[in-house]
Amino acid sequence: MTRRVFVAGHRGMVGSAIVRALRGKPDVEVVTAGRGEVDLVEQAEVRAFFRDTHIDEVYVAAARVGGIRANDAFPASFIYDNLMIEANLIASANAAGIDRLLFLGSSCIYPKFAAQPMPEECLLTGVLEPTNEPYAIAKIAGIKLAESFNRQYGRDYRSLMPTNLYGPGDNFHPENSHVLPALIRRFDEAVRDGRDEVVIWGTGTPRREFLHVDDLASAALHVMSLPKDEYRSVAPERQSHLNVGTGTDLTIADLAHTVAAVTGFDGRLTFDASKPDGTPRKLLDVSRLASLGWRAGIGLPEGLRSTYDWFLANATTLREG
Ligand SMILES: NC(=O)C1=CN([C@@H]2O[C@H](COP(=O)(O)OP(=O)(O)OC[C@H]3O[C@@H](n4cnc5c(N)ncnc54)[C@H](OP(=O)(O)O)[C@@H]3O)[C@@H](O)[C@H]2O)C=CC1
Ligand SMILES: C[C@H]1O[C@H](OP(=O)(O)OP(=O)(O)OC[C@H]2O[C@@H](n3cnc4c(=O)[nH]c(N)nc43)[C@H](O)[C@@H]2O)[C@@H](O)[C@@H](O)C1=O
Repeated sequence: MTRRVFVAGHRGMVGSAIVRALRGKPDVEVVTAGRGEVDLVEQAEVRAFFRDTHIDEVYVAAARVGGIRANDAFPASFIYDNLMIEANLIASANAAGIDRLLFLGSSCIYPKFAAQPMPEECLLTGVLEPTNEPYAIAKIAGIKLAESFNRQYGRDYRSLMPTNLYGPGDNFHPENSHVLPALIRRFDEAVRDGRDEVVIWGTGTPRREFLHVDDLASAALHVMSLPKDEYRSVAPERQSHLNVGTGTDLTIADLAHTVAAVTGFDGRLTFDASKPDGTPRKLLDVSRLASLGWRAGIGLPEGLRSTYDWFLANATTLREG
């Protein structure tokens, strides 16, 4: 029987990767609605959409997303939009009788100084990184919303916490994006302009883990394909989220040198320590998802190369979000 699967945020990097993965499934009919049709911050619009559209399953890939600067510059938008989007989607799915939903959070939900690698159970054990605390609080609320609807209404809502993502469809804005797309753009422009110096924000010492978005999409579909008992065996009722990442990280300085090599930049790298470093390290413990039979398949060198190729092919029509 065909399942009608609603991918919220289908024009984003993650949503479009999930749509690509679902389109290969013969028993799935993908349902989408752009911001012009349903503004997910508006409760009445979301309620009406779920009331009028037959949906069997939901992927919550819509969110207000950005890098360290955007999070710090627009805290009200990051907490408000994300709380509203996830609350509207989860409550409306429940009201429409939908049993299956996947919520996407982020590795920034964990304490700033958590032991590494960070297991799922370190949630709510310490203070958060100040640059993204509002976003992290909203994402923690999303996990607890899903858990609470499971407990009160017997739903099967699941949650994945991805590490830093990258890939086709990323936001390459010079200031508001995440580090990997920002550096691709900055190094590429330096090569084109014949400049011999590129400035990297912060000290270069923070460590980050990078997962290709097609791996994330594959993990999302894998998690949703598991029988409820199997999922719950590693993600119990009151700790129902699962980490997803590669299990390896590198320093921002090493990432910058790698991006320089991929883009053909052979000049000087300097570090602007007046810019925030953010969390010193956030490597995920991915053993729970591994025990359910999923591992990342796309290595950083390969993923970076193909993302740069995508950037070159799409440079004239990039999003400026
Ligand atoms: N990128 C990353 O490194 C990481 C992302 N994640 C999570 O993955 C998910 C997707 O992120 P990503 O794909 O990178 O983000 P994008 O910014 O690429 O995509 C977000 C999508 O959400 C949609 N959206 C936002 N607000 C609204 C609204 N009010 N109404 C309707 N649609 C809306 C956007 O629509 P429009 O196209 O109209 O703007 C866009 O399609 C998020 O939950 C994020 O927290 C987790 C960890 C890391
Ligand atoms: C996914 C994740 O993303 C954010 O957290 P973050 O990991 O700190 O994200 P980031 O990619 O922006 O930075 C990573 C590191 O890289 C350094 N850095 C160097 N040069 C540039 C640069 O040019 N741009 C950016 N953005 N960072 C740079 C930067 O100073 C920092 O040390 C949160 O939104 C959080 O909420 C979240 O979920």
